[in-house]
Amino acid sequence: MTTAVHATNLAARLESGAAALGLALSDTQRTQLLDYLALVQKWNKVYNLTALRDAEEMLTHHLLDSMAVIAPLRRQTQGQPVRLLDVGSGAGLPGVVIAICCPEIDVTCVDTVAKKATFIQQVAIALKLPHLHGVHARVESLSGPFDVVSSRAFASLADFTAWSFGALAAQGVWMAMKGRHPVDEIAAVSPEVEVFHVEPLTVPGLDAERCMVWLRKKAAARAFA
Ligand SMILES: C[S@@+](CC[C@H](N)C(=O)[O-])C[C@H]1O[C@@H](n2cnc3c(N)ncnc32)[C@H](O)[C@@H]1O
Repeated sequence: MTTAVHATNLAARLESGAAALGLALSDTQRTQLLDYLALVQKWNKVYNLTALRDAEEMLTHHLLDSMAVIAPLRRQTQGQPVRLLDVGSGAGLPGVVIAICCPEIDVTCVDTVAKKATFIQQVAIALKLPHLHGVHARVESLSGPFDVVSSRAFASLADFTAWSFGALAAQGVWMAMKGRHPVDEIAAVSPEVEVFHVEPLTVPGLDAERCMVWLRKKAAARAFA
């Protein structure tokens, strides 16, 4: 059960985590992030959304971990209104967190498991996020075009980019959240795809290696996209 003291701790840790990541969140966004955490906890009992059960752990391993991509993503999109597809989103990570922190980004979370897509639709209604969508499908069936295609704990870089190739706009970018710099995975991506940046990420309170791999279609592939 979430007690008042517990809720205050979570709010304080979210606040200091956001500050460490250089994110200026409004009161509404902070409330939405904590409400999202509460929804994941509540629905986890019936929907089995994540292996983590403890709210404090979810805050660090899921919320702050996903919030670590916000500043790099904003640098990439330059704050423009773009369409983002989060592939294999599960409970909505990082898709829901992006939708909360970046209201200018239209976020579609796709998952092959119907109850996970339904959960995202419920989150969009409960948290009043009209630019957040849950889609029940295999990513291979989507055509987009999306400006950014993200994933976290999803698949190898080769499979992620191959399966979502048709959904990414010709000038779009893939954003893959990874642990350690995935040298072998990078070597295995298709010749039509290029890695243009690997960015180390620091997650407040998490003593683990994290990085984000940015990829795009090579010029020849873009011409036929
Ligand atoms: C390990 S979970 C990761 C969930 C979330 N991104 C996270 O970081 O917690 C991978 C998710 O990918 C979904 N998935 C697997 N293959 C897929 C496909 N081809 N298209 C869309 N979703 C897929 C699974 O149902 C699962 O929810």
